[in-house]
Amino acid sequence: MIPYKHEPFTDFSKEENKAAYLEGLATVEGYLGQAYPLIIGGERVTTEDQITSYNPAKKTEVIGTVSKATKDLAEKAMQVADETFKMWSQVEPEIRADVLFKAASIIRRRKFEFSALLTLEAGKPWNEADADTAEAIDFLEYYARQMLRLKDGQKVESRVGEYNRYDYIPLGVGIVISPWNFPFAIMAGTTVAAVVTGNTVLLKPASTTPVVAYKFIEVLEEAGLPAGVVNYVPGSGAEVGDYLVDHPRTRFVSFTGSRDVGLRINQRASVLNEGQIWMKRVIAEMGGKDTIVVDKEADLELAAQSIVKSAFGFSGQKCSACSRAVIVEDVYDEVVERVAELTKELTIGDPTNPDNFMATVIDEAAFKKITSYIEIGKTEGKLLVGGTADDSVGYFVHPTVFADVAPSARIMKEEIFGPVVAIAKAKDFDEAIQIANDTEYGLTGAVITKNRLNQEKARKEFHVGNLYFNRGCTGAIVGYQPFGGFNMSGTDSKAGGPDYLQLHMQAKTTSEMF
Ligand SMILES: NC(=O)c1ccc[n+]([C@@H]2O[C@H](COP(=O)([O-])OP(=O)(O)OC[C@H]3O[C@@H](n4cnc5c(N)ncnc54)[C@H](O)[C@@H]3O)[C@@H](O)[C@H]2O)c1
Ligand SMILES: N[C@@H](CCC=O)C(=O)O
Repeated sequence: MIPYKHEPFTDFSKEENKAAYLEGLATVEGYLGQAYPLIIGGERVTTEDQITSYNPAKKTEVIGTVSKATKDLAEKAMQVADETFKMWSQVEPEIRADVLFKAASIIRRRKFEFSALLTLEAGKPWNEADADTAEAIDFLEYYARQMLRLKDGQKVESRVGEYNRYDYIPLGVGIVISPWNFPFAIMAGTTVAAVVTGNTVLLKPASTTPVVAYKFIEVLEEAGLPAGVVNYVPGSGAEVGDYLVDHPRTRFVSFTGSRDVGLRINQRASVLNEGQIWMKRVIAEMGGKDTIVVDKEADLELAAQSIVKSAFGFSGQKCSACSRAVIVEDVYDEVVERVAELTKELTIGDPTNPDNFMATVIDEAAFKKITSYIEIGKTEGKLLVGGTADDSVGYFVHPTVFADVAPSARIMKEEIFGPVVAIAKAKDFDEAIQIANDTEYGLTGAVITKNRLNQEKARKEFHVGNLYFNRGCTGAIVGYQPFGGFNMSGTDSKAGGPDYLQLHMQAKTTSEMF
């Protein structure tokens, strides 16, 4: 087995890659509008009630319709997953890992098709879609190798006449609930982490991006995953989500999404239901209010570039996005001016056109939420760029910069999840770190500085799960920058890290005398 290395990003300046992407788009356009069933124990189940997935950049274009699980179907899927666990939990870890390796190579072969689907279903510009697909491949490759590392447990000591072992065994049925903003990588990563560790899964993808999840289940089937190990049950969060989270046979929930839904799941999962004989585990990766701090001794061009790219990449719809910049007063005006200039240069439009840096936000609800925050921002800061939006064809919100915002302002505190950045001034570096920490979240952050002592101070005092120096605050890579945050950003599970798989297993000690 070759050592793990992350999947390279595609160079779209090369004509052959451009052509491959266009071919991917043509493939996806060939299957737009199809209907997708639920998958329970390998069986295709079609329901009358359907979820419709639309293209956010052409809001009437249907990507596909997907059957919608009811409580009865969710119950059926739970029974199948529970039964299948008896078999899958006994399958050798090497065989489970092989399914992931094979799935990775199938996706690699269909890489441009998957990225094109992300462009159409989630509104991802080419490079963002390519990164999402690459990350899905990375999760498969990385977790397969991690499982092979953990398959014989960890070394413990034994005394003379004694043989002690410390092994990991799977937990049971896991409910995987995924978000729409990394509809491939996070959906696939959270699913396969549960699967490779010997658990069975009920996957409830986000309702705005269910088609890519269906296509992924087909890949797992092609890779040899037995029926019933992953069951595809899209549905209403409130109805099916609550039912499955509450279910006494649910052993764990792996959730990625907003703070409020994460807290609700955590609370409900803590309730003991009739027939339940365990405490459910909850892995919850939630929102962020992420900050780039700019010191006075810093590469100011790098600072401005980092702010703009981290704030507006994929329209700011990343939990890691830079939604706040805190700049030390000595260099404040210069950096703010450059951020405004760079933002004005950004190109916005349909994501199928590779010349567009930015496209839409995901749907009407997001459009309304973000534009209402822009109105709030107008009362809280100085609007430098943007502040406009257009939903006549798709959900376009223009990149928006507010300067001179007070640290206590709502746009400095609340997750907007759109292309809006608030900039605040700090009198010195210490105050900048203080402002950055003044949030209930703690996901990502970046510091742009040439001052080594300030950098080390931030390393200790900037309280975020992923802290970056002299770069932007998005774009963690599986196996290189394990990802997850503190406080209201979740349980800090560190997806793509060396401890992640253990969250899906329990350790068993055996001690034999001879
Ligand atoms: N920390 C991370 O790693 C990370 C990664 C991506 C996104 N996010 C966060 O996700 C949010 C954006 O994603 P979103 O809008 O899809 O989040 P969301 O919380 O609205 O939805 C996430 C998932 O939860 C489901 N859901 C909704 N209500 C539910 C309920 N009552 N029970 C069970 N499931 C329910 C949704 O259908 C969806 O599948 C942002 O806050 C972002 O910061 C965090
Ligand atoms: N892991 C991604 C963010 C995932 C959440 O949206 C990043 O590092 O930018």
